[in-house]
Amino acid sequence: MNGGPILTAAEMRAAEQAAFDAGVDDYALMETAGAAAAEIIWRAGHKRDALILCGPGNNGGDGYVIARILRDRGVPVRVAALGASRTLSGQRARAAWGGPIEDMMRAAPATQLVDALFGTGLTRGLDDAVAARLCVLAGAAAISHAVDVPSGVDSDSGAMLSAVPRFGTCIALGAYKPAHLLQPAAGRSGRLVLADIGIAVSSAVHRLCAPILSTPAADAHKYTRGLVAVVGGAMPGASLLASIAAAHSGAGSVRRFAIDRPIVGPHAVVNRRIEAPEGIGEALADERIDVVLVGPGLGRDADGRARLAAAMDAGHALVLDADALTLLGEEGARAIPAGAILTPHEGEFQRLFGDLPGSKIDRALAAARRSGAVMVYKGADSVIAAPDGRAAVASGASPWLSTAGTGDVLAGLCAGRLAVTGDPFRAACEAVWLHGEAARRAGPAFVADDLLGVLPAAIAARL
Ligand SMILES: NC(=O)C1=CN([C@@H]2O[C@H](COP(=O)(O)OP(=O)(O)OC[C@H]3O[C@@H](n4cnc5c(N)ncnc54)[C@H](O)[C@@H]3O)[C@@H](O)[C@H]2O)[C@@H](O)CC1
Ligand SMILES: Nc1ncnc2c1ncn2[C@@H]1O[C@H](COP(=O)(O)OP(=O)(O)O)[C@@H](O)[C@H]1O
Ligand SMILES: [K+]
Repeated sequence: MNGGPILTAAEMRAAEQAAFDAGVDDYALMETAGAAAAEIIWRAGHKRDALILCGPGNNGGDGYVIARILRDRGVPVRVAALGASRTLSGQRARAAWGGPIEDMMRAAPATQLVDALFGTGLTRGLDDAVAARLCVLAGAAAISHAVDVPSGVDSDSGAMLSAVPRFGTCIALGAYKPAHLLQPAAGRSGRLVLADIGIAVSSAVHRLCAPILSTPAADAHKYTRGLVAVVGGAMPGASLLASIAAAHSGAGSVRRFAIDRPIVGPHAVVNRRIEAPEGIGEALADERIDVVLVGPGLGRDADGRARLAAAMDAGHALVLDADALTLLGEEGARAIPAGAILTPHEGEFQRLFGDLPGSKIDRALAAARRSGAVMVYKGADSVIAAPDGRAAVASGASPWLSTAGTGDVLAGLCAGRLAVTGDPFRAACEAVWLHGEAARRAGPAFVADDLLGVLPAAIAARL
């Protein structure tokens, strides 16, 4: 699940400080960072003319190192600065460049643009005129690179503090920062490359990566592979989508308890019509059930509320989605059993937890801690957070996922993977990855149903 640690600016500074304390020279670190970035820029642009924008801090220092290295390789390089260098390393790097330095506000565009204005030290938005000039210069370049983070984004939250152009590539130095993966900042870079700068970094917060799944054991049978019960309500579509996704997730069997009699869907999903909510408790009184999913198609009336209560009282591991989250939000803090997975989108999250401070990662972690449940805080960036402080951030999923019913598919995948693994954080990570991979395979303009057919191929790719 570990696709690389994600560090806040303070954590990154602490990691750099640890390297300095261990004897690494701070200018040597800047040389390493600049060289790593220059290599990536060189591979993309070769000898095309380049304009390097250098700010007053160490991000600007990286820029001067990049400029010198590219010039030494024969690239026609111009440097444009935003004021003087204010750090010792930055001043050294500027002196080592030794070439002319233009005023950024007057510099002409080039085929390649490198933004080394500000990195993790940005404390406020760029002045309007500077941000506008950055947008013009980046827009005029055929190839553009942001060094560490695009200038103008808040590294810790991914918020945009001023206008930020779209860059072809963002070169993350030493570790990912929240802004590389969280919206809206993540959407300002087409490609994200992590450059190794030789310092040790670690964090309980990671970028989500492809899971390693396993084939069922040779002696497996349907009950050893996990039994999922889906408690639906009056609206058939959502709980059907979730049930079929669970059935294609690797789980051994799926039962669906709802009010309708479905006329579509695979026969492998056992459907039982349960009209009175009292019947739900009885249907769930089966020790072989591993996971209960409740929420998709549940309804938000008294009937839905009664079904939710029965599902929560049954004593099985839980996945709570959609209407279940809305009902819980209305009720206030009804205890959520430990080991549950909650899959809120922004609106559901707000209703459940209110306005929590910090980045989306901070909010997901706080909600996980408060509820004792694994959080899958969905959106164009999805954060999976566990009560023990682990988190994984998924970014770059197909925007075609923003269509009705895809959340139901994800909830079914969470339930299925939880039934298979028995580990809520791992299951949530696997489910989010499979969901994104299914969307990638489904291509453009799919509907949620289309994800179901490509799930086996998405799983096959990770065996
Ligand atoms: N210690 C080092 O030598 C290393 C530094 N690195 C680079 O250093 C960056 C962080 O450097 P810094 O901490 O110097 O921070 P920045 O280079 O991001 O800039 C901070 C400076 O800009 C000023 N500032 C902040 N917002 C401003 C605004 N809106 N308008 C005008 N001035 C503003 C600050 O007061 C400070 O002087 C990283 O992003 C990375 O690029 C990395 O290369 C790793 C090694
Ligand atoms: N712009 C986007 N880019 C990538 N994924 C998205 C985007 N918008 C939504 N998603 C994903 O699609 C799913 C939508 O779920 P949800 O909002 O619950 O919809 P529904 O209730 O209609 O099923 C979530 O997994 C979410 O992360
Ligand atoms: K930058």
